[in-house]
Amino acid sequence: MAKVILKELTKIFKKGKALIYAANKVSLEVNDGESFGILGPSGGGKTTLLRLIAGLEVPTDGYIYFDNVMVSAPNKVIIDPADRGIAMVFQNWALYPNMTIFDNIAFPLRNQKVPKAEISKKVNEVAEILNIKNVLDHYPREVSGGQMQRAALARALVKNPKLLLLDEPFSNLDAQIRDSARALVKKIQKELKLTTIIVSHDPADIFSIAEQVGVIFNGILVQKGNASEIYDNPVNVTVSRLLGDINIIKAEINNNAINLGNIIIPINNRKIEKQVVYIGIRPEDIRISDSNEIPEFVNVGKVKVKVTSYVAGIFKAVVSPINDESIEFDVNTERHIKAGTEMNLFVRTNKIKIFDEKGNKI
Ligand SMILES: Nc1ncnc2c1ncn2[C@@H]1O[C@H](COP(=O)(O)OP(=O)(O)OP(=O)(O)O)[C@@H](O)[C@H]1O
Repeated sequence: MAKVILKELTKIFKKGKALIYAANKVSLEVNDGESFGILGPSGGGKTTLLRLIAGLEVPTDGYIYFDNVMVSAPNKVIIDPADRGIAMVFQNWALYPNMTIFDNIAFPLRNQKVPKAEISKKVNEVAEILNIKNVLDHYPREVSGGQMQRAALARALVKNPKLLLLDEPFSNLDAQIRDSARALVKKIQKELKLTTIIVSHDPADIFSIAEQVGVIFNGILVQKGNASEIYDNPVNVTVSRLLGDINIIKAEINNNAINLGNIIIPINNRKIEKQVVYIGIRPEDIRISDSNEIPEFVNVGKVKVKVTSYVAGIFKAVVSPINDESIEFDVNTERHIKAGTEMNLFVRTNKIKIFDEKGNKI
């Protein structure tokens, strides 16, 4: 397995006269056996970064090391993709339809001219790990969707890669099998202690696979850290939104509290001067209730329910402070609540994110 180090890695593409920084001085380390997730919006530079690591793109500047070996340098791919010991899985996990599952998995080994007996041994080993030994003589059309993914993963793993690179691997799967595919990849990654880098725009992919996370925008790595650290402490409003649903509301800090009409949210021990800010509250950190107390939550005042809806099995409501309808919070509720109902608003005050007027974390 390999440790991967990127040092000030830069890739500039030319589009007419414009220069596009698809990677802009990206530095990071992925430890041996670790799973690292790169989250970013479309066009953020995720695929370019993976292609640089794979040796499929030449850096404009900066360096890549696998363990202590330099594999790419400015304008140079020192070690070819085929010699890097990597396996890549892309969005489409497609198998060759006219080959059996065995032949699909054996394909990369046959390409490497591995002796027949060894191919058979390796295919059987990896099929055992992935629990598809009983379908090795089947064709892809004769196996289930889940077995197909296992076979595709087996094909990636059969070469004993030092590094597994996953590019949006779950985005083309049905919602039903997406979760099991994520769980499978995580299990294999952990069991084999396989250094893995996954890129995706979907935080669910990243959080299910990665221990460490980097967030990339316009080729710049704007934040890195462990998954829960980043979720809880995003560096700015844009990152907070990329990581999941969040209420972002303009507010004023006054007397050590966030003031939103009649809603007063204490900011605990945080010392912030009187100023205009944006606050961020995730759906799991906000509730409405008839009662006066919810454990771990603080009652911050009365709100009026404006609209309710039912989306993907969850009741939702938009609520406003009773004296200011221009302010709105999205909250999840346990049941349908009639518009116009007044209720208490509760928040987990220690989970509130506070950003300055430019949207940067305070
Ligand atoms: N070969 C290329 N020539 C010119 N520009 C490119 C090339 N490859 C990528 N780009 C540009 O570099 C930027 C980053 O692209 P990249 O594909 O790495 O982003 P991404 O985060 O993977 O996006 P997506 O999720 O949409 O695939 C984009 O602006 C893209 O248009």
